[in-house]
Order: sequence, then structure tokens, then C-alpha cells
Amino acid sequence: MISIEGLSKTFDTQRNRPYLAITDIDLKVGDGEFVSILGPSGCGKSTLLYIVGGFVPPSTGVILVDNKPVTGPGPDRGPVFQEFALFPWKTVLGNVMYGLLEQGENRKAAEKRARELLAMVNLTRYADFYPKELSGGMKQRVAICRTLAYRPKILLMDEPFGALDAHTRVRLQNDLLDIWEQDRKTVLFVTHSVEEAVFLSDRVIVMTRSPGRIKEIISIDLPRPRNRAELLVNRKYQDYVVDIEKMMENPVDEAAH
Ligand SMILES: Nc1ncnc2c1ncn2[C@@H]1O[C@H](COP(=O)(O)OP(=O)(O)OP(=O)(O)O)[C@@H](O)[C@H]1O
Repeated sequence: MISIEGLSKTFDTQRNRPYLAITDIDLKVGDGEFVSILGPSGCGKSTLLYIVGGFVPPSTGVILVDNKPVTGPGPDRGPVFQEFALFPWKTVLGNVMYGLLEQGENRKAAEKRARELLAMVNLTRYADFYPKELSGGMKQRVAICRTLAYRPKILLMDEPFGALDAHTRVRLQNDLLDIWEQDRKTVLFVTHSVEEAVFLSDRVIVMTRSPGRIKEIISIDLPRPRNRAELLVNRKYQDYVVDIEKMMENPVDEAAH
């Protein structure tokens, strides 16, 4: 579904010194695979996601989605980025319907789809609320629904639960897995949480400090559907978390930073 070869990104900085943010990235992500990206702050996780999304051009390398080169954003890749805030002047329902109406879907069908999605994340009674009337967790659920609404094949999620309290975060992780189990979209998910990455993913990618490279790719061989309470006492899950945390403690290329 996603094929990345020889990818690097150099940013022009204000001081006119080019900055190599990521380099030597080769990665293939299969159809329906859930892949998380972990790494130290500034290693280029978001940059990688933005390039796959078509929002930032790569400096070198080729990115193919469904065998077609990425030349810009498209409805096949749905971003859930923190800075893609909800439209404050639209209701919850209006926000979720937005992408569908943009794509020419008729209003009745768009509303039906939007209401189904809101029901799935228990926000039915907030359909007529405005974003400012919602908690952070609710807003994030609306943002996910807004992206899911137009049925992208790929979800690009950049720390979608990063700003939430621990309880809400666990809830949304469960919601996301429930949604994912239904139609198994391909997901690229950036997070700082090792536990979150192991809980959600088929594979976890650990990146090095800048310039960001792929340091390790770990296949998470845990049964699905996953249940958090069961996993927490699962030895294999615990081992994955401990092993990956160790990898994160020893980022190579430290001197280069
Ligand atoms: N538009 C830009 N211009 C110049 N430098 C940039 C730009 N975007 C990102 N960078 C730099 O590229 C590096 C990677 O940034 P990026 O946001 O991808 O890292 P990250 O791993 O997602 O970080 P975090 O975990 O803190 O969110 C950083 O050093 C950042 O300063």
C-alpha cells in the first residue's frame, strides 16, 4: 500500500544552512497494516508522515501509494494531525460532514454517514455542539470521525492522543482499534508512548536521533482483537515494551546532534 525508497528530507533553515532531518528511509507498509513510529523528539517522525501525506515534498526518494507516486495530498490518505483543528464555526455534525460535502456527496447521505460515525464514538448527543463546547478527548474523536468520513484507505495519525489525560487516551486507543477492526485501514501512527505503539500496532518502527533513520523494526506478534486489560498481564506484551524502551534509551548518532 505504501512504499518508501531512499527517502531523505533536507530543510532550508533561516541561517541558510541546510538541515538534514531524515535520511535513508526505506519502508513498505502492507494493505491494512497498523504501523507506529517511535523516536526521540525532533528525529523526523512528523516530517515522514507529512511527506507520505503529500504536504511536504521529499528531497530524495520515491513514495508510492498503491503503486502511484505521491505528488500532493489526496483523499486516499486521511490526516489526523493535531494542528488540523476543527472548524470552530461548524457544529460537530458539520465538521464530520465537511469532507464528504467537499467530495460532492449529497447532504442526506453525508449526514447519515456522519451520524453513524458519531454514534460509533459515543458522540451522538453532541452532534449540534460547537467544538469549543467539547473536551479535548471529544474534539479528538470528532477529528478522527471527520477524517474517517470520506473513507481514506490510509490514516496518517500524528500523536493524535498526545494531549489527552491517561484515562481518555486509553479510551480512544480502544475506540481506534474497534474502528480499525471493522475495515482494517492502513495506519501510520506517530507516538511518544511505547505502550501505545505496542498495544495498537502490527509493527513498531524505532527511529534514531537526527538525522532520523530507521533504527529497528519490531513485529508485534500479539493476538487480535486486543484487550488492554489482558495485555497488561501478558508477558510477551511486557517484554515488547521493555525491549523497545531500552532501544529508545540508547539512540545512536547522539554525537551528531
Ligand atoms: N519546515 C521546517 N523547516 C526547517 N526545519 C524543520 C521544518 N520542519 C521540521 N524541521 C526540523 O526537522 C526536524 C524533525 O522535525 P519533526 O517535527 O519531523 O520531528 P518529530 O520527530 O516529529 O518531533 P516531535 O517528536 O518533537 O514531534 C526537527 O529538527 C525540526 O526542527
